[in-house]
Amino acid sequence: MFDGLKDKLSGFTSDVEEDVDEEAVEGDEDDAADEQPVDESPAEAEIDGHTPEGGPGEETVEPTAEAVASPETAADVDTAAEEPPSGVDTEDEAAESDTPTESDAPTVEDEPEGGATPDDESGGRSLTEKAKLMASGKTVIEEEDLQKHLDDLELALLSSDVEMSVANEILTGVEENLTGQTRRRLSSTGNLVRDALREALYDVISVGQFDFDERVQQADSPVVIIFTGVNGVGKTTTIAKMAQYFEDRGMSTVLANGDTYRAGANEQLQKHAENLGKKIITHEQGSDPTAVVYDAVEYAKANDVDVVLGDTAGRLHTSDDLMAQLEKIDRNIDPDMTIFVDEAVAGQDAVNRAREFDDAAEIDGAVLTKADADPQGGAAISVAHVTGKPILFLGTGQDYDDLEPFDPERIVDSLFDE
Ligand SMILES: Nc1nc2c(ncn2[C@@H]2O[C@H](COP(=O)(O)OP(=O)(O)OP(=O)(O)O)[C@@H](O)[C@H]2O)c(=O)[nH]1
Repeated sequence: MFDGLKDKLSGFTSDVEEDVDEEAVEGDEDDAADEQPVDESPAEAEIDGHTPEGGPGEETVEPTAEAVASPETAADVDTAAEEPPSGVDTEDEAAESDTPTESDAPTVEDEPEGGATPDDESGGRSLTEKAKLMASGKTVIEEEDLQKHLDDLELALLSSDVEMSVANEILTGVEENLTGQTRRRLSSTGNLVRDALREALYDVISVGQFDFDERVQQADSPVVIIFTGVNGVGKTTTIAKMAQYFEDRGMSTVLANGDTYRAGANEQLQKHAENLGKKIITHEQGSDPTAVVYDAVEYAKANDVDVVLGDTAGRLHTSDDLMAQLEKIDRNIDPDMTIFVDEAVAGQDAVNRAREFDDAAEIDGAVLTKADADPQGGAAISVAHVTGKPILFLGTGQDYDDLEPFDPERIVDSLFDE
């Protein structure tokens, strides 16, 4: 599931890491050339941004060439070191922080031949110590380098069918998450980039999330759920899967075939109802879908059934007639939820249809079917952000139990599985 997208995201993080890696190597070479056993003179202290009187609490690391080129000041660097970004392992940070620690302190063996000794009586580091820290992999992700990678990331997202505005939102998120925290040890840069991307993705796909089970529990019985979406995307199968889902949670269901437009729709839902041992309410082709759902609600009330699952005609969403039907169901039945169903594999088309269905007859959430057959993940990434309504479930196969609650955190994690 979403393997193509996963590869592209991993390409982004490794490209950024690689860039940083190269810079660190360059930094090492510069540092080695520069490493002279000298006492800290006032001039050098100035470059460092600190006076020799500076206490340990004000200590920082001498800027690398990159840091000097960077718009960030030494003070910014200190701040970044003191305030780890969210999502970055604080233990790692503590271990890798710029803040002096005992383990950072050089041992006698670490001193270069004829080298300087800690020369700062006030407790600061010598230049040699600072050079060692730099050589150990302190580095900078330059904004202009990042921009190049963000352009690549944008292409990767768009080619995975992520909607344009959603891709932009992700890029802005990544940039914001990395800006101001550009100075890290190399060993943690990979995590930093991954976390920045992970967080930006999470922000767009978790839009509007609510607890589906809780909402069902809180609604008056029978809970009425109406399913909308175009033909052939797996809507009928999803209704059957939902019946199984409720069965697994000890709740009874009745199915209502509100798709009175299409020949064969009754038989199709009937087959699922038989397979699952569920009651189905149908009317003849061409009759009023609201009447079918109404009858199903009456049946549920009379027979103590917990949930009514209503199919609707999957004609083109631009059809006024279809929208009129949905409005009529809304007016007369006032369903507890209207769920839009489309197939993940439809990518941008699914995203556009979700937006249009939501505009025409407000949805509460979406189910994306055939996620098992979708390498791109664009619809899964985009639908919630575009509609402001959450993806509630993913269809992950043709069996009745191939329905997974959509867990944004798990989805994002799976995109970064090693
Ligand atoms: N791989 C896979 N196939 C699915 C999934 N959901 C549905 N399908 C298949 O998609 C095909 C179409 O599903 P239907 O439920 O008939 O689609 P529909 O939206 O009801 O179509 P209409 O009845 O024409 O409106 C069927 O062969 C289903 O088995 C899924 O999550 N994964």
